[in-house]
Amino acid sequence: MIHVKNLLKRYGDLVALDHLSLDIKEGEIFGLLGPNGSGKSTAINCILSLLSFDKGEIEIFGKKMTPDAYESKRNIGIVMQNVAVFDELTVYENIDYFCGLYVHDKSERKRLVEEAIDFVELGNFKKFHPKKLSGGLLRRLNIACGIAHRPKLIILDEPTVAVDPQSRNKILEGIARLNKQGATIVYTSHYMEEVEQLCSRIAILDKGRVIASGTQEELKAMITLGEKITIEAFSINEQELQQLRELPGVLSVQWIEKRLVIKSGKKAGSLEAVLDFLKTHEIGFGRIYSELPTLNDVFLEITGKQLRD
Ligand SMILES: Nc1ncnc2c1ncn2[C@@H]1O[C@H](COP(=O)(O)OP(=O)(O)OP(=O)(O)O)[C@@H](O)[C@H]1O
Repeated sequence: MIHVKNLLKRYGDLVALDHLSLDIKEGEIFGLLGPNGSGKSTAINCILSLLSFDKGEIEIFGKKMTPDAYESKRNIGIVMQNVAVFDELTVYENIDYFCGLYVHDKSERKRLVEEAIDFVELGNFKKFHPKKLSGGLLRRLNIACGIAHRPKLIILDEPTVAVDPQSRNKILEGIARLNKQGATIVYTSHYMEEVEQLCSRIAILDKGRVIASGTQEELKAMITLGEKITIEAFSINEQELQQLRELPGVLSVQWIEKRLVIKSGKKAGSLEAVLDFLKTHEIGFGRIYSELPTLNDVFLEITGKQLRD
């Protein structure tokens, strides 16, 4: 669906995209995950020919993408980070306007607009003007405007920023449904939870470069971390901490605010050894929980930084 090779984009001296390459296949929900400023919007805008770039190749639907590739554009739905609707038009009129850019048959358009309204559940707000909508409803209107013409490829740039949890869930469910109905989705976000929930394949971006890509399982298999164990312990001395660090499979041990945070490697089975150690050394403890690696752990291990700092 999308082929990007060695994309280089500079804003003056700043390299925003540093030889970025991506291949997005038909039918997938592809996540572009990266912290603020990592180049997600720049990548999307270059892919859509809304921004010029310095070097590289971009193909969509197997054809070179250019500003006048109208046939390709007809089959693309875009939902931008900033809500882009007309304040003068009602909810219905806005969706009708954007759908009308691609669909000229009136009765066909009416059906598509109604479907889009049902899809984002704005049926009770058809006659509202955008200024009267809450942030979450406005985002849903923005999405309806981008998808009403039933595009094969839908690109959403951080569509849930500043949205309440209920609307966010509705948006994520809606995107999954669009994909089930056949659309290929490209979804950018700096929320790893969303990308984990939604995307079948993911590229992690940092400083304009793809630092890792693959399915969640593939990404998590790239790092050494297998398990993070947190134990609410009453007290522990430096010597005991050191002994814990020397247990087989343990990668690191931190003692933070009466919590032991133990990171261990894959298939290390460290939990049992740690519990044995605490019992033998008569170290009292309360709650214990174990977590599998997240995409933030992948980002942290590769870049040394948190995804959201
Ligand atoms: N028009 C511009 N002129 C100069 N620098 C820009 C411009 N647009 C973006 N940048 C810079 O390019 C880099 C990439 O920005 P971009 O907006 O693509 O990142 P992003 O991952 O989409 O971030 P965010 O999540 O905050 O939208 C950042 O350092 C940003 O400050």
